[in-house]
Amino acid sequence: MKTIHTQTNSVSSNGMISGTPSGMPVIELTKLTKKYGEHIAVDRLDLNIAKGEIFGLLGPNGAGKTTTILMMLGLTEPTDGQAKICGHDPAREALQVKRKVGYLPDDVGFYEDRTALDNLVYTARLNGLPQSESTERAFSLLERTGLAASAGKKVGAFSRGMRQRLGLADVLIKNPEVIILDEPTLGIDPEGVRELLELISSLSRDEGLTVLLSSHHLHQVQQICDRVGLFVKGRLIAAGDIPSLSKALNEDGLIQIEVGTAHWTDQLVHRLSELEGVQTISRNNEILTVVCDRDLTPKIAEIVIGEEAELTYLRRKEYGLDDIYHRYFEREG
Ligand SMILES: Nc1ncnc2c1ncn2[C@@H]1O[C@H](COP(=O)(O)OP(=O)(O)OP(=O)(O)O)[C@@H](O)[C@H]1O
Repeated sequence: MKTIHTQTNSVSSNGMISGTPSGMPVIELTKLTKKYGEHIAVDRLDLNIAKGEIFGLLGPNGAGKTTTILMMLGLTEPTDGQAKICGHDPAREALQVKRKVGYLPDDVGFYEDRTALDNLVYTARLNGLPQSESTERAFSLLERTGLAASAGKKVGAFSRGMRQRLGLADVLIKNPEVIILDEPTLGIDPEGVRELLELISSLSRDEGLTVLLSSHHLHQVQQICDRVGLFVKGRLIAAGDIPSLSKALNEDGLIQIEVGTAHWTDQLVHRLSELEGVQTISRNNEILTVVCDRDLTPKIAEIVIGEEAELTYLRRKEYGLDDIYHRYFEREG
């Protein structure tokens, strides 16, 4: 995961992590709400994202991710609350927002029978860049996105991964401060995903770009996002970096310690179960999981070694994004 640079996390009494960035927010959503008739698609969403952050918006189908993005882009009006993007209200200053925000939908429309270069130059011209600068910028972005060798190829012949990289170049041509990516890795092979994520990450790192990424792919999001927000039924049920979200899940105070040895004996398991603070012990092949109400790692190690069992590993379990996602959803009922 990328180093987190500009945020503080606080856990409130209900275990919700606010994850408020300490830098000046580039994206500020305040009680943002969208109703379709009686249906509340986005419910009083409060979220700040700082300059240079990569924020992952995670949630199942119908959670309200796209509706939130559309409100941020000024493409649909909030029923209540407010969005501020780079200081502008998209509901009233859509043009100013459009200048500063690049949006990459899950499938970008290009002129299929024109080359990658032509497509980019066309977008640059639409954004008011003069011809010479448009060509120069298009070439430089093709280089940056690893497509220089395909500049003269027709986009119709591009693979899905190449199209998404060209999509990124297309979004970047107007030099945005924020980019919003909706499922950018959908349908791309693993190597392509790795390259695309690395590119997004380096753009944020090198150019201070703020990135909002909507996705279902937990592992990918975990790799590059500074913070994630878990969205369900229009509500942000938690937001923060992975360690903070993981810590908040441990609010019951229970800790899981995994112990691996090649030779488990009943005597060893019995001695561990007698340690003060151990709640349960379960065994899966060579791995024993000890659930305890305090960190018993040193004592467990001492007992295993004392019993002359060969200790292969000992680890206090941290939750990954997958566990976090499912546990938060469970908690929400
Ligand atoms: N134009 C619309 N009219 C009525 N209801 C809508 C409209 N757009 C979205 N909705 C509803 O609002 C809710 C949120 O939809 P949204 O598309 O924002 O979810 P999502 O998280 O982006 O889902 P997905 O991952 O499937 O894209 C859903 O229940 C959806 O049916």
